[in-house]
Amino acid sequence: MDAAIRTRDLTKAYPKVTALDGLDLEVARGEVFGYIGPNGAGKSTTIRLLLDLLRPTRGSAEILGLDVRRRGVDVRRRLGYLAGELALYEEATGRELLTFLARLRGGVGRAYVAALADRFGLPLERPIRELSKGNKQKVGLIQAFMHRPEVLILDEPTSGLDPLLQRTFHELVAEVSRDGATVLLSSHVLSELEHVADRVAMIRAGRLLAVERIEDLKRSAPRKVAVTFAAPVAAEDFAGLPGVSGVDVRGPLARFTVHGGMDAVVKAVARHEVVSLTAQEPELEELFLDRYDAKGAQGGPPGAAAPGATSRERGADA
Ligand SMILES: Nc1ncnc2c1ncn2[C@@H]1O[C@H](COP(=O)(O)OP(=O)(O)OP(=O)(O)O)[C@@H](O)[C@H]1O
Repeated sequence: MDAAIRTRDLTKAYPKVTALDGLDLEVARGEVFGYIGPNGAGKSTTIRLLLDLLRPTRGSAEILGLDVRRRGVDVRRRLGYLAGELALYEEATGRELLTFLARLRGGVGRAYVAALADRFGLPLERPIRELSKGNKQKVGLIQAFMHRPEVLILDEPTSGLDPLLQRTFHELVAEVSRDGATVLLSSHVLSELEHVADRVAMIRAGRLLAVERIEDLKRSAPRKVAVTFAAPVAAEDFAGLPGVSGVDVRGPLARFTVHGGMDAVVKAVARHEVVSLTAQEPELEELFLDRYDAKGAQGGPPGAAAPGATSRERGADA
């Protein structure tokens, strides 16, 4: 794989907790890659290690083929970064801060900054200290995108944004990805990544559980089907079909769950007169949580096992 981001055995251990435990990850160039996990899973730790803001206990990370520790300066030039806990210079206005950062970085078009601010509806002339959380987040996003970086690393990018602005953000991600940029974005909610990411990595208690294509997840997810027929049907009409389970027939109403392709089901249904049919979209969130529970129960890394060991892990740091 022509990787934009690659980690090998990347590990960060604190005295009481292994925040990240032997992470091997590859993100392809041009890919939009989601990184999900519950509070305290190790997402921010991974991102800080990639940014060389933290020193790994062992292992290494490369961005665009450059070791992040030895070639940090070269990496940063080609990178856009949004921190999970945004710290902005509060006294400046949005315009002043963005202009300052643009000068530091070089190669930033004023028109592009203005266009981004306009798109997100950011009031550029107000001091940052007067801005709402969402508006501060917009400043953070704009500074990450404004130099058209080859790689974007965004920690909880939609935090504080309303649904409309989340969509604006997703559109922007899709655009830069079409132009060849690689985007890694973390979240603790899958639904947020569903419409924007190509693949998603799941992490829990510092360990990588799985990397999946969103499409494959959707395809493999069970669908709940409910059909109302014009006349009563028999459970046997559906019970033996490939991938069908949980058949429940009451008179003309049939419900069941389908794993995999729907072809056999559609053909069996079509033998009767159909009044209505619904096939509930798979709940990806549930699917992921099932896997978390299954794998999490097998034991996490020492000192990082049960969610809730610290207030951070309980998500009490909101
Ligand atoms: N400086 C530190 N010293 C000790 N433990 C730390 C330190 N920083 C993070 N941790 C612990 O490492 C684990 C991973 O934290 P991290 O911030 O990477 O999680 P996260 O997935 O980003 O969570 P959230 O969604 O809550 O931001 C947590 O158990 C956290 O308490």
